[in-house]
Amino acid sequence: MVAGQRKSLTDLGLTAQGGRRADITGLAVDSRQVRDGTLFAALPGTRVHGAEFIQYALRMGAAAILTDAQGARIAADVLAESDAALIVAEDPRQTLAYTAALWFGAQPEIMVGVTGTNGKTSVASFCRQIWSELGHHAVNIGTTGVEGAYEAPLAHTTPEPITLHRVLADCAAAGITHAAMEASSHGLEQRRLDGVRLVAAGFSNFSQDHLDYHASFDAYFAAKAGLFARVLPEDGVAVINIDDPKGPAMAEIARARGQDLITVGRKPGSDLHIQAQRFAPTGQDLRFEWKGRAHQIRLNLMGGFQGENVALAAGLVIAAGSDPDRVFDTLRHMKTVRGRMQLAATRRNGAAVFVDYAHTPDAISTALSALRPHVMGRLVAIIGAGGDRDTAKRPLMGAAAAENADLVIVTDDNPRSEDPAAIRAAVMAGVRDAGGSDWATDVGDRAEAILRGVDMLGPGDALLICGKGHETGQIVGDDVFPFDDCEQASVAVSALDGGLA
Ligand SMILES: CC(=O)N[C@H]1[C@@H](OP(=O)(O)OP(=O)(O)OC[C@H]2O[C@@H](n3ccc(=O)[nH]c3=O)[C@H](O)[C@@H]2O)O[C@H](CO)[C@@H](O)[C@@H]1O[C@H](C)C(=O)N[C@@H](C)C(=O)N[C@H](CCC(=O)O)C(=O)O
Ligand SMILES: Nc1ncnc2c1ncn2[C@@H]1O[C@H](COP(=O)(O)OP(=O)(O)OP(=O)(O)O)[C@@H](O)[C@H]1O
Ligand SMILES: N[C@H](CCC[C@H](N)C(=O)O)C(=O)O
Ligand SMILES: [Mg+2]
Repeated sequence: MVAGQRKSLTDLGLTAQGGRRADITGLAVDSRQVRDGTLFAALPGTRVHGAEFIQYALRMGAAAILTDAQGARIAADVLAESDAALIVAEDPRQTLAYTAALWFGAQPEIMVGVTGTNGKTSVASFCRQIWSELGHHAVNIGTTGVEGAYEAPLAHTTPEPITLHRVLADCAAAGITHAAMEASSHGLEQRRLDGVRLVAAGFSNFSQDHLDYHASFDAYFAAKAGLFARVLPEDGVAVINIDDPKGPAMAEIARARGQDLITVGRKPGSDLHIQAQRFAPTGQDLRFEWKGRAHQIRLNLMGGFQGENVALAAGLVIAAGSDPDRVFDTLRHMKTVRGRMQLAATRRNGAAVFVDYAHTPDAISTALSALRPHVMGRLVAIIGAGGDRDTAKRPLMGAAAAENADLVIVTDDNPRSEDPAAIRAAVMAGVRDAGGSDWATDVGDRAEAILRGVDMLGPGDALLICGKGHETGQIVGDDVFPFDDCEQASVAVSALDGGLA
């Protein structure tokens, strides 16, 4: 919070009904955080309308209420008896985003956003790493928190606007000039980043996820498309993975807005073209072409898709104004994002254990097939699906593992309020339908699953532990038990190889 700050509604770009004025001392989206002088945004929710809490907010001293027509109706009686200012907006979440931007003021000068089902965290991190290599004070903002020249934890991939703009203002105050942020579909749908000033935006790919929240595939796509259709201004640059089946549609949306377009892909004719890729046990060699000029780069990253993520990041940094030759020159320094195709441990016989955040059907098949060319022997996969999340993806995740690994272990991954055995059974059903039941095992305890997976590894084999990536806890019911896949992989290797890993 900007301590002691006061702003009028006019300063915040707001007009109250009946021209009422108010001196605002802070913003809150949750009535329990309202203090004297707060503007309370009473938003329509998935469980309840925030307007149900207006009465409480007024009692706590709210000076203004921002809501929609429905909210104003719900709280009509209490509002009639209050002298708080009432702002009724058609889209109160968007209005809140603009208000938060004006309340907190400063943002890093150069900001880019990235959306897509998979790869957002990786692309945002690579953008930050490139900028840092170029000597800029840079951060990435998303699932792994705020990372780089300024660090802070975050609870969400795309924080709600009040937190987001507080973080952006803190970054700017700390001298951060460049920021790359993830735009989650929830964040876009809820207009969380509508007040962010982007110079460029990227699209990585589109596949199944979050159908528990979005009504349909089309609604999920429309949410993501909002980054180009609404958030990125007309003079921004859209950087699109044109090889994704949804790439051309996204490019069309950007073109229709008059945005400049940079296409990235493996097909000749893309502006940033991945011409060749060769895999080695510890990384890959890549040949990029940008505006007719070739750049040969050694990447110390596993997986073909990391090449695509690096290309998208390079495209975004170029779109944001950096010199292309210098950008390509930094790529050999890129380091993997925590929990993304990360080498966690190596057995004495040379077999490698990787940890990856793949938690969607597409990510599981991508991660496994990406690892395959680096591996001489068998590929073992450990997978599990989260509780209280999209149930439809569970069998598809099982099938993806069965189709792309030689051995599969199904285990728990944050069962939350659900019965863990039932989640595993749903995943296992997918493994079975894909013909993998003979070589799949169900091991509920994740530590034991990892121990068993590591024990299976002979020389030249590799294990991919999917689902938790950088996470450090196992969520069971309301409890979070400390759990770190990388740490467990090391423990397992030490236990089996006598601590000589
Ligand atoms: C599903 C979802 O996105 N929910 C968001 C939504 O809450 P909601 O619609 O469920 O809220 P609700 O419980 O119905 O309550 C309605 C309103 O009443 C308010 N309220 C509620 C109780 C009270 O006592 N007083 C009060 O004022 C709430 O703050 C809310 O504004 O609106 C809230 C306020 O803006 C958000 O904080 C909340 O995000 C929650 C915390 C969340 O967990 N979101 C996750 C799913 C999310 O956004 N994830 C994405 C990434 C996903 C991915 O890519 O994997 C992310 O960007 O992190
Ligand atoms: N370009 C890509 N194409 C397909 N799969 C990818 C790609 N990049 C990453 N993945 C897979 O998705 C997983 C998550 O990667 P990352 O964290 O970068 O994505 P994200 O979009 O930020 O995910 P989230 O929505 O959970 O925040 C990785 O562990 C990997 O398995
Ligand atoms: N942001 C994603 C992460 C899922 C990670 C996986 N470990 C799980 O718990 O399903 C979600 O909350 O749906
Ligand atoms: Mg992410």
